[in-house]
Amino acid sequence: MSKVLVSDPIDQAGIDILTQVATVDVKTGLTPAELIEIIGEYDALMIRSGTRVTQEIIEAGTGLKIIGRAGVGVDNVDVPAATRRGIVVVNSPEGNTIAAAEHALAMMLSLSRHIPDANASVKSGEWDRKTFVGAEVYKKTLGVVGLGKIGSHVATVARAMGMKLLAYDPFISTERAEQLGCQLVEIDLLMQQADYITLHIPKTPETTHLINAKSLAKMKPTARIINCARGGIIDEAALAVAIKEGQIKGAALDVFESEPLGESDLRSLGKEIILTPHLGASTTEAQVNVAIDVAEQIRDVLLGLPARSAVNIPGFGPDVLEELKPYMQLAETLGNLVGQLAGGRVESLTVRLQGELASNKSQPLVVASLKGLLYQALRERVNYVNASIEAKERGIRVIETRDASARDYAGSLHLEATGTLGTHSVTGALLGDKEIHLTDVDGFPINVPPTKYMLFTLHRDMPGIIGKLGSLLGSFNVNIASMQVGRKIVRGDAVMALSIDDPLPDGILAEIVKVSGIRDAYTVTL
Ligand SMILES: NC(=O)c1ccc[n+]([C@@H]2O[C@H](COP(=O)([O-])OP(=O)(O)OC[C@H]3O[C@@H](n4cnc5c(N)ncnc54)[C@H](O)[C@@H]3O)[C@@H](O)[C@H]2O)c1
Ligand SMILES: O=C(O)CC[C@@H](O)C(=O)O
Repeated sequence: MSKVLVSDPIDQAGIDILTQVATVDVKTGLTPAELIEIIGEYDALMIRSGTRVTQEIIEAGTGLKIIGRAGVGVDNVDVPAATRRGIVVVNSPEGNTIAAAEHALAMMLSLSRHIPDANASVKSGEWDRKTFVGAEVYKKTLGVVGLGKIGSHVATVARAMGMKLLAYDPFISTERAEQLGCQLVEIDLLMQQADYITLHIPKTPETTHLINAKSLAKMKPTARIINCARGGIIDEAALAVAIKEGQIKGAALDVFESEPLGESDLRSLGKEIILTPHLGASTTEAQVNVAIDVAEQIRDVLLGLPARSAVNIPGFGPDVLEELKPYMQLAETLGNLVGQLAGGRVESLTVRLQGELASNKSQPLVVASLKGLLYQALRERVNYVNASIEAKERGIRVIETRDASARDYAGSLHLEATGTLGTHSVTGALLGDKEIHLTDVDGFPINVPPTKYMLFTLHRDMPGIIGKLGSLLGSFNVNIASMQVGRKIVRGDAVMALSIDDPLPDGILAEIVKVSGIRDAYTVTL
């Protein structure tokens, strides 16, 4: 049975799913050294934001197949290191969207009405109404930085509260922003004009200290800023100075450059600042959502199924996977087959999506073709995660093309590989939506289902060849399960595809090509 380590607190709903397929150990609060010591025993690791999964931990996790982040941000996982090792990294892109958006909105209203300090004051026995005079958000301008899932929900609710909306997101269309009632502007204008600014962007090299002394200086002295996205997007030292010196009115932070927050000037500020300990996703509903979402993906991957929200397999979104799932096995089979026909060292692979398939996303099928192509060299070490990297490191040139006009099957996939044995091609399609059929080998039409052991010959279409080959295989005790010839013209060149019951014995290929009329022979194990 597989073993899963859960190293951060996860809702029981997730643990229950994992125990369907694995032994689950919940060990929270491990030091990095403790984690490194035990991670080698596990097939999967499930975390929240508390565990930092470094390259060292990934390298020690020799049996890891999947790392599941019960949340959105995977910035606590060294994703490139996991990708190189073929470990799939999954998250829950939507499970805590509402929770995080509502936390940001709560922060905005709490800042405006001084709720935390007013509450503390009453609890300490005071009745001070003057100190806590607030401001309305109605008719004020909210600047949303990052108009993705969380930013969009914040914008929708803020609009309903009567706020005017500005948004900065270089990757969002004007139409989408307009749909949400936002005017898309440059960051400088947003900083200058907004009364409230709320951040909903990932932390990347481009967004680190996006909000710094210079940009804070552009804000109105009455403006407030909220960060429920990621620590480090705001330069905390510069923020503390800006608030202390009255350059801006206040801030609310849920996330910090270093968590847990240690010694910090931010703690000494008064009612102008609200600090929460990374609570954006901490609602009962969100924790159930993310735990189920990620545990289901870990379960699926441990059962050999694809994950629906893998962050390191580009293009493998749930909708795309659903549509392409039947074709993924086709692509893998064709990749494996053409790789063996072309010989060990493949220089280039062309993947052509034909017919109805031409309108689909090609990336998953290219990845699946590469996985098949590299299978002979890498066996179980190659998977959807690392197939592209492995191909790149081997210098394999990958070309993607489309031919919507190909009409022989509803959708078919054509692969052409050039390697040490020359250039070879195979085409395949699905019959009845799931049965794989080879429909063409090296340009010769055939119609055979691929089988574990196959023999292909290129020969002259002339009387006697089939008999001679059959006798030769018989003399080596090779049983033929099925055989089909594909030819373009009578008595021209032809391809023979044979399914055989066992692997071909050593030395027989050399005998086959001695048969008069047979030019080439290739054996394939799928
Ligand atoms: N505080 C919490 O507990 C908590 C909970 C959930 C999510 N988060 C964080 O909230 C953030 C947003 O999450 P989401 O689910 O909305 O993500 P998302 O991917 O749906 O949206 C992010 C948006 O940021 C935009 N963006 C990327 N780079 C940008 C840049 N340089 N400048 C401006 N915009 C840029 C993208 O185009 C996208 O629209 C993430 O950092 C996530 O980790 C925090
Ligand atoms: O695990 C958490 O509580 C935080 C999650 C949040 O930061 C996220 O990115 O999803």
